[in-house]
Amino acid sequence: MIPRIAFTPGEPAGIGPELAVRLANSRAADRRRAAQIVALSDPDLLADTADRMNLPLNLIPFDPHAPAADTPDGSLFVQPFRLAETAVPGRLNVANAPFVIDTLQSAARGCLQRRFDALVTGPVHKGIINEAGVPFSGHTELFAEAAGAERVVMMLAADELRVALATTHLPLKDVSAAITGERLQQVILILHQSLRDQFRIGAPRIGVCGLNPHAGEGGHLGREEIDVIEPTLDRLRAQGLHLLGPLPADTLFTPPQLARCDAVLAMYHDQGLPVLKFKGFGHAVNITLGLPFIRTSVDHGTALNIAGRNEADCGSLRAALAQAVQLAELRAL
Ligand SMILES: NC(=O)c1ccc[n+]([C@@H]2O[C@H](COP(=O)([O-])OP(=O)(O)OC[C@H]3O[C@@H](n4cnc5c(N)ncnc54)[C@H](O)[C@@H]3O)[C@@H](O)[C@H]2O)c1
Ligand SMILES: N[C@H](C(=O)O)[C@H](O)COP(=O)(O)O
Repeated sequence: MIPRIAFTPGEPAGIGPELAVRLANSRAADRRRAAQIVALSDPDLLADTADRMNLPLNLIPFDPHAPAADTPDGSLFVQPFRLAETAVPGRLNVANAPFVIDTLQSAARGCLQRRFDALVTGPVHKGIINEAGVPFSGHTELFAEAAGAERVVMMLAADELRVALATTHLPLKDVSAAITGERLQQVILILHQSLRDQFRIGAPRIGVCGLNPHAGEGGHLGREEIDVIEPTLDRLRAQGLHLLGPLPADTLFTPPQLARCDAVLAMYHDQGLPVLKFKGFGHAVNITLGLPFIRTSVDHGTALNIAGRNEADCGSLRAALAQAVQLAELRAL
């Protein structure tokens, strides 16, 4: 089986177009598995970027009716979209935000309709999309909505560390109210099922962080652990899940405790992701669990400060592609 992978390079003024060109030119070095990589992008943007980088890029029109074919070195298949205005590296342009959203929506539809076996996303700029009048908090939430999924889970993985989030792109002041028993139960069940079925971990062990410092210190530093987290974990333990915690996050993220877990569930974005990125920035992968299709992504943002300088590292994109291919192959077994 040759998996068909939709690839959205993301914000056109960021490093995404350079990463696309690098990805096309790193296929041989990766000793990779076969995959048909289909970039949903503006062919002129990709060709101009390749010229600027002085790298070859052969763009092959994607034919969804033809049998899946491996991607030759120096090439990408392309499903064309048109930018509203020429992109300038490092300079956001609100006029091009609809282009970004169109590529994401089309990729999601293609996955839902099984034209693609998986989706790999490059970085988007959340701010410029909102400035264009499109409410947008992240790919994760957009794909959940496109798929009609009530709940999905963001998990980032680097080496043997996996960190999932109970809440994603939420202002910190709203986090406590969002940590409900219902949400926690849904998140933990999705995480458990994905670790078992997608990552083939027989009896997954999940370490759960508390919300408050010292996991609430017995109620003296907050009550969410006593009122919400512990009762939810007890209910799920009664169903046979292996759950550790709630432990203080600064205890759970230490080597002896991590050795007892296959994944850590953090209560909010900046409780979990700084640890993960300290360990693995540059080769970590963001995976959306609970969608009806496979979606992986890079661990970094649009890096506007280096866009156009030919300095962007494509390690995380390569890792995201490898992970998507592996998950697609496993699903096909
Ligand atoms: N996957 C995504 O779509 C994604 C992920 C994170 C952040 N973002 C968005 O990106 C925008 C900018 O975010 P930020 O500035 O906080 O983070 P960033 O990851 O864009 O940049 C942080 C630092 O890391 C560097 N960097 C990032 N990726 C790099 C790469 N591949 N190679 C070399 N250096 C790299 C940047 O130059 C910068 O110094 C925000 O709008 C944010 O929401 C998107
Ligand atoms: N939270 C992610 C990170 O910090 O890497 C990032 O914003 C991307 O999230 P989406 O895949 O939902 O856009």
